[in-house]
Amino acid sequence: MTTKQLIDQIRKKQSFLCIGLDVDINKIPKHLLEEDDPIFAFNKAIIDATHHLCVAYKPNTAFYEAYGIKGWQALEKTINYLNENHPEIYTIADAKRGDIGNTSSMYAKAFFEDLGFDSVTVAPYMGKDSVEPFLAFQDKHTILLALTSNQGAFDFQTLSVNGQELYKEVLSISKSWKNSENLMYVVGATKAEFLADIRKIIPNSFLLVPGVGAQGGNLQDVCKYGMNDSVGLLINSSRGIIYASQNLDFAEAAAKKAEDLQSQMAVILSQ
Ligand SMILES: O=c1ccn([C@@H]2O[C@H](COP(=O)(O)O)[C@@H](O)[C@H]2O)c(=O)[nH]1
Repeated sequence: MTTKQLIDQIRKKQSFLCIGLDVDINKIPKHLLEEDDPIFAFNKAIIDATHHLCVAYKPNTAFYEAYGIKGWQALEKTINYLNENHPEIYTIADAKRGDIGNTSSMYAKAFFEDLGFDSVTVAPYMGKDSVEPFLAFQDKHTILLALTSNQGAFDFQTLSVNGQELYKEVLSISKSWKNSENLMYVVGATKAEFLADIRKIIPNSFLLVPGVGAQGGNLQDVCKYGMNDSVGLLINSSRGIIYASQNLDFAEAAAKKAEDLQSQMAVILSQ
């Protein structure tokens, strides 16, 4: 999906919500464990109940890799279900990859070509030649970790390098990479106070913002400092939506949580 198509969807749905599909088998309703593929059954029910309220889904691959071949098959079925039934939905493989060039090329092929995701999260730590193989894919986005939502973000990302914080170096330097128009960045919702400065460096880029919901990030603060003329934000919530209920009504409960965020987004977009 192109950036323009994503922006069109945001305007049409009045939503910049991304729902995280982080499926923990111990947290899904017990009756689903009788299904052939409980993880996919859970995702399908969540997608069916929420697709009109969000513009993106973000499965974190850890939650699938943890279940071996069955987990990977559930991931593949989930992305196929989305691409076949909801091609207007933007898809993010939250895999946090990045390696030497030829290995990164294989990661990119796996997520963009084989699985068919629109984007993948990538760690910037190994530098330009580890990221450019992802950027080479047309109409696919590489979402670079900039300032993450966790407390450990302060261990390295805010250290001073060349006179500015490391995450700012990541933002500034990555802008010069080949096909940098295919970059987006991760900034945690828990770091909303940093967004004004971040926007000075990357005014036009899209940001994937996890941390609303279970991690306590605030939607209004993120929008106040992080929104640009094209909205420029994908706000992710995973546990806060998909585990709203662990009973038979789980999908309806997830839809209610998603609707609550979407209606706040519609108000913000109308201002
Ligand atoms: O800085 C980051 C980068 C990625 N994540 C991921 O986003 C979701 C958040 O889940 P919640 O349940 O809404 O807290 C999860 O997949 C993380 O691995 C992040 O939280 N922060």
